[in-house]
Amino acid sequence: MHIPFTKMQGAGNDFVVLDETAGLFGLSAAQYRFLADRHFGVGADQILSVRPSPAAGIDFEYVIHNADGGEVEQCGNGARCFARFVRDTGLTTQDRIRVATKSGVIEPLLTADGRVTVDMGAPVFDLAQVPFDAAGLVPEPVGAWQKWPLMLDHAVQLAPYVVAVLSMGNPHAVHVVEDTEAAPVALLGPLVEHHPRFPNRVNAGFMQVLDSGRIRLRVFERGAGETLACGTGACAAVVAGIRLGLLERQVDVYTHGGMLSVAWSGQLGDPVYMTGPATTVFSGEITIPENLSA
Ligand SMILES: N[C@H](CCC[C@H](N)C(=O)O)C(=O)O
Repeated sequence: MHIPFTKMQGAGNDFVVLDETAGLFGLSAAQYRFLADRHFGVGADQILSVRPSPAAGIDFEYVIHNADGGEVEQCGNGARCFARFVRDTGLTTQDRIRVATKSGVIEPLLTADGRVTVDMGAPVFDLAQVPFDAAGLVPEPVGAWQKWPLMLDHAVQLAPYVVAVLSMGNPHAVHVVEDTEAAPVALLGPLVEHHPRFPNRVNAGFMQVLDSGRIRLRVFERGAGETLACGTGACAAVVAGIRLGLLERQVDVYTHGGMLSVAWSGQLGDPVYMTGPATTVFSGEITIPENLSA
């Protein structure tokens, strides 16, 4: 199959964007993995599909696959690139679009300074919806919320790995550290991602609080490994920090790929707003083998 694509990045989180508004390519998980492969394919953290509106009042459908080929509910950095793509390719003339995702409708807005602000919807704290299995665990109360102690299966476990658990449509486990650069992300990230208490796996965030308005963040992403930035991870970290009493309502999130600005009122049910860059890197065409092994 020979298809066109556009390579984009948002704060270094990189994507292959496919325009499927004139018809779906019908790609398999193996073919999504091929596109994401940094040696045999184009290379990306996620593959973003632009599809026709599924309903009145919605402009497009936004479908996301991780580099491992699995479809996921949400991608925040991708949402900004999605909006930039549909505007720049003329698929829309609007600056604000309504986009249907697997986890609900989000609203990216192209701003005058070239960045994109996305209404990412409200965070979800119901553990069953994350999903997170807390059976038998004793939470650590923090104000009106709590954190959860995880035992990670690695040689030396000096203390439980304590996380804040929530969903931005996709699952997040946020761990507060003294220094993100010293955090053993490569060692602990996979153990958290595959922890049995997260039946759908989880994105593992490592958050350092610089002050009440600034954090550093590294995220070992479900299905992609550590990325240079994670948009939903930035939203989850800020929401967790606000609920834990560590952060104010507007926070700058410093990632290896750039800075994202996140705002949340602190009121349950209110949406999270994330602002950041969205850049087109190049466009091209690629032949995808038909008979890739699963
Ligand atoms: N790895 C995530 C999807 C991509 C999220 C990230 N790239 C973002 O910007 O939100 C997951 O499996 O839920």
